[in-house]
Amino acid sequence: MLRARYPYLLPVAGFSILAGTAFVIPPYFVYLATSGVITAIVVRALGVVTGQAGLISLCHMAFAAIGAWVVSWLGIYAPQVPFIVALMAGGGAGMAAGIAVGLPALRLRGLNLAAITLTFAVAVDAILTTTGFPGNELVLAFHPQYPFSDGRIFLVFCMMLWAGTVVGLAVLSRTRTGGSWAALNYSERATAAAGISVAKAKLTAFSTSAAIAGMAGGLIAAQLGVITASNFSPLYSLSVFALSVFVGGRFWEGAILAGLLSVAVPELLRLFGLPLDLEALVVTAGAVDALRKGSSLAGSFRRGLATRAQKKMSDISRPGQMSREAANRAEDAIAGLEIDNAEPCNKKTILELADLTVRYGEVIAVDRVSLRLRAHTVMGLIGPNGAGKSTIVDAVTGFLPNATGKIKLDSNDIGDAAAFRRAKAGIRRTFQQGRAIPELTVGQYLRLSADLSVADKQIDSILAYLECPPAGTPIEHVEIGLRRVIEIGACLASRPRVLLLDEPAAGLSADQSRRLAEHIAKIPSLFGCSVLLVEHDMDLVRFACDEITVLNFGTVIAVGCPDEVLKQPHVVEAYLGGIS
Ligand SMILES: Nc1ncnc2c1ncn2[C@@H]1O[C@H](COP(=O)(O)OP(=O)(O)OP(=O)(O)O)[C@@H](O)[C@H]1O
Repeated sequence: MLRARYPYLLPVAGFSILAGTAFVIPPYFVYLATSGVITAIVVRALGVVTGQAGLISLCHMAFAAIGAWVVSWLGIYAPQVPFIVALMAGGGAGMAAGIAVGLPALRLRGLNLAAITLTFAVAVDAILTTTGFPGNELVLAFHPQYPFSDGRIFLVFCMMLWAGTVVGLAVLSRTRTGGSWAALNYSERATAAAGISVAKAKLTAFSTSAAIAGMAGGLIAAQLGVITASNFSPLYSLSVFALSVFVGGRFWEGAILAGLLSVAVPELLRLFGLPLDLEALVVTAGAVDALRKGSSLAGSFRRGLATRAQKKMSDISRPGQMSREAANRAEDAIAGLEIDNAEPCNKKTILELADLTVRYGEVIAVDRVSLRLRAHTVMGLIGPNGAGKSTIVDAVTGFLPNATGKIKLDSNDIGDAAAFRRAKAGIRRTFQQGRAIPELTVGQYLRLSADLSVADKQIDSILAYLECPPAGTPIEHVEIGLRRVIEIGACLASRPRVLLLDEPAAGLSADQSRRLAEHIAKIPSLFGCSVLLVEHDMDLVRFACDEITVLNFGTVIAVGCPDEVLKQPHVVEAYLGGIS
């Protein structure tokens, strides 16, 4: 009861008790606790890149080193600069380095990105080993001004920064920027299709993370007084990466565990007279185990809690999709949205393809295809497997830069625009393999895709219309078929001009598929956009489409209204295998 009324009471009380212990524990423990908290900050920062955005960074201690250099330089040569300002400058320097490293990451992933970031760590180490840190040449130690010179107060300050980092990142994770990291982690193609710049998502992840690491480096400089390159060596970057993978640096509890392990394991090894190098072995074994299981310690812990909560919920009421009655009511609500859905009397062409051609080496997947999608219509794009339907969707949405021919939206040639720009211009799509981001709730996912201020009411109306689960449902709890309908909702939330649906009924029951057909048929009148529908379910196509285009071997073999076209002998022969 108390917890529900004052949700911040428990964390604030816990933090205050922990901060209070800083004033009663022996000085050596104060030192250890400070080291642990700083490690927790670095690991949480790294969790943004590795955990949230799904990228690799093997140079986070280099970002910390750059921050430490700036803070110690200001502390020694400009002591009048307040320590907090110096820390912010250290964070800024880390951020600049993060952007510099993030730029090559725009085109790289996996092993190549690992190599680039490790090379950066080695380069920074080589420079700092040669030049040293400020004050090294004069054997000057850096001491921050009072009150930060008091170890106990400094520990509390570090704890406050840790709490600020956790809260700040939690808030950021709920914004479009944080959502773009989750999208990036899940699929670069889905990120671009949602109108999000993949480059921006990568750069914001690297720069945010590096800024926090740079600030943490400043804390290390203030704690140690005298620092050398060995405090930030590439090996240290590697071990922080392994630690983050092991514990789950993207989660606050994972980062706390990292801080605890980083001080407790060496202390225990020392106690038992064992070599300190064993720490690296323990962390590496943990990281390998986490990679094998596909889940970190904190990740497994959270999954366990979520499964228990889900079980409890389904005992009370099974979460599912909304009712058909709700869908009917939602139509009225959508009609109340400010959407320009007035049907143009001449049904002008909204999307035009002229001589679109796509080759994969020797294979001509799409061969000089021309078609016109008129405003306020649903056009089916059908054909046998391998006919080139998905290739056309990929080409129109900007995922095939080698496509030739013209692609025009509202008479404007968009053939050279990047995928995310086409999405922003109003061309939205779903994928044959579902791309709804499991880490988000249904509502967060719609909001991320919308890229405009969408009221909760609008999100709820769209979800109700498509008979999807309510906005608060985590996508990972939604069955696979319905996730694909949620993707349609996300596209509609962005108020597209053209919606391309690639086999949206795959994974749905016959009843769900029939209802989806009804919903798709009404999309033009309710949302004011046109639909290009790729589908093998002929009942759905017949019901939802105003006209269809039939492809075979990459070329158009028929265009017209469904009942007429599906009767044509060459269409039956090519595609339907005798079923008409
Ligand atoms: N990445 C690729 N590399 C080489 N060939 C490809 C690639 N993607 C598609 N193709 C080929 O291009 C042709 C068209 O494929 P596409 O996936 O567009 O067909 P489709 O009509 O969507 O089929 P389906 O109904 O099975 O999804 C096929 O011959 C396919 O093998």
